Amino acid sequence: MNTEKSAALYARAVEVMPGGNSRTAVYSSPYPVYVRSGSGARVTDVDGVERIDFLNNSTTLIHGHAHPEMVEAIAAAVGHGTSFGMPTPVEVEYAEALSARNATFEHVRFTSSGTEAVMMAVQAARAHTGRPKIAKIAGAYHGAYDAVAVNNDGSGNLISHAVTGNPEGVVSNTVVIPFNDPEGSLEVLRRHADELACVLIDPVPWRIGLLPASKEWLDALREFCDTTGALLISDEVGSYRVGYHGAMELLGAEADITVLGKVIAAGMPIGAVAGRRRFMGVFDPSKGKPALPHSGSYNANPVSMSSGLASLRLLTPEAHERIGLLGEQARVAMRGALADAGLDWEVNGLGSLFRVVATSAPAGYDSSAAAMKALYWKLLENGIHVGDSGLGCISTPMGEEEVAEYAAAFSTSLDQVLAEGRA
Ligand SMILES: Cc1ncc(COP(=O)(O)O)c(/C=N\OC[C@H]2NC(=O)[C@@H](CON)NC2=O)c1O
Repeated sequence: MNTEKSAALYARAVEVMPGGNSRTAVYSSPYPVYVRSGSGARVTDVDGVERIDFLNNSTTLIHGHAHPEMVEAIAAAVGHGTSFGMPTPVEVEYAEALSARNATFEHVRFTSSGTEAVMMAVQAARAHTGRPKIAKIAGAYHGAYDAVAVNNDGSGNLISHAVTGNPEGVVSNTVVIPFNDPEGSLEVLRRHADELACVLIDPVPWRIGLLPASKEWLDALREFCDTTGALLISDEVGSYRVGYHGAMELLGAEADITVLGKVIAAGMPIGAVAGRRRFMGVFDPSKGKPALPHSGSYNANPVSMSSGLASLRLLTPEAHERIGLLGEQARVAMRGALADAGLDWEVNGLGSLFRVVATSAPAGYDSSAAAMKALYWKLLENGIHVGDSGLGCISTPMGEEEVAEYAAAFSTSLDQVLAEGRA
C-alpha cells in the first residue's frame, strides 16, 4: 500500500507537534494515513488512494463528506460572517428544530464540542443540586473533561483509575458503576446518595463494547435519581444517531439532561446540552447573574448552527430507518465472516452504529488488540476505512452497494490477517 506522502507529512508533523498529533484517536503507528478529501461515502488519501469511509470521523459524519446540502448551508453562512458578539437568527431556528426532537429537550444550549457539553451538563447538575459527586459507567468515555476522565478506557473494573495528573480532589468526586448491572450500580449509588449531583451514562457506550443499556438498568437509575434528587444525564454524543428521538427514547427511558454532539451538526464543531427547563435554569441570565455562567467564543456560531440545521433536515425518520437497516446488514455480514473464519469475536451495535470486539488473539498474534490493529491495516489496503478499535457506522450517502463492498473487504481482510498469523 503506497503511503509515501503520508510518511513525508508525518516526518514534518513530528517536528512541530507532540508525536505529530493533535488528537490521540487519530494516531496510528508507525504513522497515520493522511486524507486529502472526501465526497459522499468515500475519502481519498494524500497518495491518491480512495476508500469507503465507515469511520466517518468517529461516527460524526452521518451525511458523509461534502454533502451538497451541507456544503451549501455552510458556505452561505460563512459568506455572511463566521461568528459575532451577538446572537443570530439561525441559533433560534436550530434550537427550535433540536428541541422538537425529544420531549425532554425543553431548553437547549450550545457549545463547540461534546466534551464542553458534558462539562456543562455536569456543572449544571452540581449547580442545581449543590452536591459535588458524579457517577459514571466504569470504562465509558465522555471526552476530555477531568471529572469524567476517570475509568474511561474501556476497562470495566470499578477501581477509579484516572488519566495522568488528574488530581485526587477531582478523582475522589467521581464514582463508577457497572454497566447494565442494576444491583451492582445501586450498591455504589446508595453509598454516595446524599453527595451525588448526577448519574452520567452513555446509553450505548462504545468503549465497553457498544451494547445498548437494558431497560431494567435504566429503570433502576431513573428510580434512584427520582428518589434522591440526583440528575440522570444521558451522554448521546455518539449514540443519539440510533434513533430519530435519540437513544434513551428508543430504549424506553427519559433523561433529565441529554448531551449531544457529532451528528447534530455532522461536520462543523458542535455540542449541546438539552434538558428539562427546571434543570437548565441554572444557565438563565435573564433573572440576574446566572447560577452557572457559561460562555465560549464559538458557542452558537452561525456556521455550526447552519450546519446543524441542514443535518437535522436531512436526518428524517426515513433516513434513520434506512441507515439502521444498513447497519444491521453490516453486522450480520461481519458475524458471518467471523463464523466462517472460526473466530469468537463479537459484533455489537444498534441502528447505524457497529463495533467489532476482538475477544481473543488468533494464532501468531500476542493480543486481540494486535489482531484488531492488523485487521484495520488490511481493511485500509482493501479499500475500507474503519476505526482501529473496530468502531464503524453507516452514513446517509451509503446504500447496499457500499455495505456489500464492506462485507467482501471484511471477509478478505480477516482471511489475510489469520493467514499472516499462521505464516
Ligand atoms: C460519548 C461521548 N461523549 C463525549 C465525547 C466528546 O465529544 P467531542 O469533544 O466532540 O469529541 C465523545 C467523543 N467522541 O467519542 C469517540 C472518541 N473516543 C475515542 O476513543 C476515539 C475512538 O477512535 N476510534 N475517538 C473519538 O473521537 C463521546 O463519544
